[in-house]
Amino acid sequence: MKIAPSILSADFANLKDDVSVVEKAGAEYLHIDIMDGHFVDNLTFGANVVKALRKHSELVFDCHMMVDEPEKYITDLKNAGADIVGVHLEATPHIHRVLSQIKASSLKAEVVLNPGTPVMAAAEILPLVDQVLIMTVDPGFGGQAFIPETVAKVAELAAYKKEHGLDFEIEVDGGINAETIKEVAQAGATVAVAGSYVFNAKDPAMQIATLKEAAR
Ligand SMILES: O=C(CO)[C@@H](O)[C@H](O)COP(=O)(O)O
Ligand SMILES: [Fe+2]
Repeated sequence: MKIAPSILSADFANLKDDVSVVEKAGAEYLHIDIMDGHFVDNLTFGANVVKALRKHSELVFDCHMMVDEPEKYITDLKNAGADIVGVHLEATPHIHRVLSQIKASSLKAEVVLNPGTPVMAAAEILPLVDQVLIMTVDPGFGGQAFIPETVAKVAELAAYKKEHGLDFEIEVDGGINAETIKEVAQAGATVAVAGSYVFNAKDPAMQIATLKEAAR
């Protein structure tokens, strides 16, 4: 299972160092939560921070956009050095167009589903995406409790992917720790985001090793 530490729980005054620690620890992705204070009740950062970190890291930059009108930010994210750009199904009436725009920018396209959104709401666009993010908490904040009912959604998506011969990563985000990662790994998730579990600990590298071991 790939591990994607979320910088939402990192030390914003020492981002470069925190990223370096998780990169050396063997994380595959860096998860970057972009929030606009409209789609969710929280504000973080945008393409400027992606650009600043790009100079210091070779990790796959996994940008989770929690914004209204996501189409406005794709070009800036591309120019800043993003690799994967995720758009919430709930954030646009034109999900096919936005995902196509991401792919046309030579970025990997991800669709994100809130806990209250059924997996099959994304069925029509699954052949288009490189990654599906199943939110395991309601988006907006780090440190929330994992919603157990989302495990069945991961399993449903994994079964649909197999049945239809589709090819995408299944990512989970929110409340991931050494216990919950076992449940989502078993259900078929291939990438796990972890924010507070990694960065709110004394030894983030050890936390990543523990997650990887638990997922096995
Ligand atoms: O997208 C989000 C929150 O909306 C996440 O990526 C959080 O950063 C996950 O934090 P933890 O639940 O792992 O603390
Ligand atoms: Fe996220």
